[in-house]
Amino acid sequence: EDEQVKAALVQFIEKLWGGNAQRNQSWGWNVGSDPCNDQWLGVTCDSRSKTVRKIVLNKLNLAGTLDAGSLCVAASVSHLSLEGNNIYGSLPGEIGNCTNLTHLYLSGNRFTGSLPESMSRLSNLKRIYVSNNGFSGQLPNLSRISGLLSFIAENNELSGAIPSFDFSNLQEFNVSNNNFSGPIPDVQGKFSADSFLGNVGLCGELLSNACPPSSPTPPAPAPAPKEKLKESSTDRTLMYSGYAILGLVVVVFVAFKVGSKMRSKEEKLGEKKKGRAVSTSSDKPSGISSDYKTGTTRSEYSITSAESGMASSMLVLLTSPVAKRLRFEDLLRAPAELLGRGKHGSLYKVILDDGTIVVVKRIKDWSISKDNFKKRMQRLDQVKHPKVLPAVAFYCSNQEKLLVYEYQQNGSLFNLLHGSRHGRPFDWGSRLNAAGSIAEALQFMHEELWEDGIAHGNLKSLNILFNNAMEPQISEYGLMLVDNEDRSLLSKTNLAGYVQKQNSFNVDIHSFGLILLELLTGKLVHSNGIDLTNWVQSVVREEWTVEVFDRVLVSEGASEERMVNMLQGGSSAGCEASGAGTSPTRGHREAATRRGA
Ligand SMILES: Nc1ncnc2c1ncn2[C@@H]1O[C@H](COP(=O)(O)OP(=O)(O)OP(=O)(O)O)[C@@H](O)[C@H]1O
Repeated sequence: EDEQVKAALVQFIEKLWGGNAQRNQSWGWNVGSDPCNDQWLGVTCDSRSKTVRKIVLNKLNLAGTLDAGSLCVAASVSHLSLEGNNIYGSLPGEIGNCTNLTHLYLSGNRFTGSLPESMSRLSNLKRIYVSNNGFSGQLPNLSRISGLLSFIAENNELSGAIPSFDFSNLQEFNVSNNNFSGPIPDVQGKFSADSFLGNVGLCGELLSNACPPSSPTPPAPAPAPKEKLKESSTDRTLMYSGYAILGLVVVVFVAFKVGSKMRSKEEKLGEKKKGRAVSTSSDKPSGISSDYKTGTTRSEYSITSAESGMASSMLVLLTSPVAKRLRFEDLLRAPAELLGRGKHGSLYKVILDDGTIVVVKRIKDWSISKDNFKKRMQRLDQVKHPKVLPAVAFYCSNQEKLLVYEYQQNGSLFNLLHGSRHGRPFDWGSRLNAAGSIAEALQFMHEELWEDGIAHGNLKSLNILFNNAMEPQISEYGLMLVDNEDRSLLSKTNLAGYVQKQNSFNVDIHSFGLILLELLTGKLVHSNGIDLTNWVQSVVREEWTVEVFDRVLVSEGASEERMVNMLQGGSSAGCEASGAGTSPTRGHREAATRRGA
């Protein structure tokens, strides 16, 4: 390399070292040697031109700043990787001078400030990884980079609208856990909601969260060409007659349509009177949300007309004091809004006539008999814990299984952890309280329902809701049998001698462990193909334990010792689940939940 480049690179590394310049002299980076011939640590050179091509300095405890001005003097650098360090400060605008850069990996540092607009000039960029930093502000217009394959930026503070990247070209994309807002651009079916979760301001079909209709701005009237102003009166007469004829055609067409609609309604009524059962579409409930939005007050669940007469008697009211006189017709009539379409069904928010707000969970594909479903719900109703949200009512027919719960307006643990961070911070004390409450409630339910073999089956932060007093409540207890995915999870973790009943309880404990890890790290359980447990384990193995904790907790001054204890609880809950073997005793299970708490 030429002298000027060497001097610039030495300056670059010294800035990265921060205060550790002396300690790192063994890396070989000094002006008296050559990066290519003397193999500076982390440097790869082009074998022909003998110029620096790659700089890879991952996980080396670099705790300084990035001097892009010096770096880019080495114009040949195409690959910069500084992941998993402690680099702080901004990514300087001079990065735009590294015009040969194709790969930029900066994830897992303490960068702040915005991503500079000059990045949009880096037209050779293929992969950008900037996740797990404190980057904020709007994104530069990276959509100008036509060959971009990856943009990974989760867990930052980035905001504003998501620019329309060339999604047809992108292979990887993740902006979850930021503060982005506005509509999700058309991802051309290539990415799922996971890539966008944790941005409360975002809306769009992917998140089952319709965007507010944008007020259409009326097109500005085109300036009238001079000749038009001089239209003759004959022209005007012709024009008005045209409009009149067109109007007449429209009126006749509408009258015809209305007439035929009324006729078909009368025919349908006639058929009904004759007692013929007519099935409504089983997809009908999705219409509820649009009814809600257009202000229509009628909504329909998919029951056959043969059942509809009996529907009221088939809605079983439980002992909850909420909506004591609820009838199935009330649910049908009330305006409803689709809150989510999950793996196990859809959830609607329904406002009843008396103003009570409930949610209706419409369970999908659960091959449980009507009788067993009824028994299960009634048994669950007998087991009450203040931190477990009871169902208000249920409905069960051959076509439908519906559960009614009271609406909890303070949202879920998932929202608190991964939603906008503008609101009240979710501090260490509140997180400990949530962890303790969940452990206590889960232990109680497991003890009470052990004989019946009813575990939660789907415990996750989305199912921990906060009531008016901001106390956590486990919701949807016992609504799911452990599904195949979870079973394979257990067999992967060497669970010998499969016993379904015990497994269901073990899956809950494993899920509880994951919630503890989520509380500690503030990170999503699955993000961009990375599993939270594996990530935590790998960071702890590298003895970087403090790196796993949510930055909010660290800056709040939460006790590191207590966080480490809880981390061990979280990991051991997962291990208890997988290592419990063929026959976990009740004591065994209690120990697991207590240790977690
Ligand atoms: N009783 C409730 N009050 C308020 N919000 C609720 C209530 N129950 C669920 N929610 C919220 O509604 C959203 C959708 O819930 P839903 O149960 O459909 O999601 P899910 O748990 O991902 O689904 P699934 O269990 O089918 O995978 C979630 O954000 C959840 O936190």
